[in-house]
Amino acid sequence: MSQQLRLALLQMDIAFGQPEANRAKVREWVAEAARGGAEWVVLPEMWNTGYSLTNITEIADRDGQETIALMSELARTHNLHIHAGSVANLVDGKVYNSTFVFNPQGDVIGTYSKIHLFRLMDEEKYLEAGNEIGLFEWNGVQVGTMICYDLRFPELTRTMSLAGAQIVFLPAEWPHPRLNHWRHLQIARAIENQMFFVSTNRVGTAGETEFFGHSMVIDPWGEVLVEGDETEQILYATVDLGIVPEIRSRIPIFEDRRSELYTQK
Ligand SMILES: NC(=O)CCC(=O)C(=O)O
Repeated sequence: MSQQLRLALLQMDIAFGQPEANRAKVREWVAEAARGGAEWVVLPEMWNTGYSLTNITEIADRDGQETIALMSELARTHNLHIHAGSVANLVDGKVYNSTFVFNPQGDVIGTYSKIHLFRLMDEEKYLEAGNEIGLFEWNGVQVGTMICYDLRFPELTRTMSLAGAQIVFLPAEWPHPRLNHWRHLQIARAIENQMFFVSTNRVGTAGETEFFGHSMVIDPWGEVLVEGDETEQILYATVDLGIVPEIRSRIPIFEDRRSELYTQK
């Protein structure tokens, strides 16, 4: 089976605290990405509400129901996979920052809730952290998924690559002034784990906070296959997961690790 994926990154602005408006926009953008030949569509972080945290319990998606219904329908209609970024997701009275991934039949094939909450944006005051890492299987390939601030924890990506992940998805709301962190951390994670990194970051502003986009697809050699600017746009790139074993054998870091000397925990 082919391991090529034509990706479309939906680098969009997000209407603050307006889930209905954001769902309507995503419906249009997924249709546009399908017209552009996308096989996998990737959304940004918290695209249903943005960081409208003071009323997040009222506007979060209850058990992800609205997200699942919409994304399942769009995946089937357009015959594509959707990595639905993440949404504010109300479960048993607590709000999680949760990812859902869909196949073209509209089934959920992966879920994840952000495990590292970002204090600079008050997440820990309003959101509940997940407690499991995000790994799922696609066509016999392990796929990792994380959310924004999770990128700063190299142990997480290494745990995924050791579990066999060949590609990691990273939806984000990552703002100025940390563009250099965003770019260099992703490129480093891709090189040191010899895997693809696929990120979708929002654009636009929320109060004083300016989100810069620069969504990226990076290959396991660290080459940037596509990178956005700071405007709304759909970015396309085709990745071939078949190159991962070749790059891992060219520089065999997984064979050369000295795990007995590392003291991570
Ligand atoms: N939404 C987030 O997790 C933002 C993370 C971020 O901006 C960072 O610098 O880390």
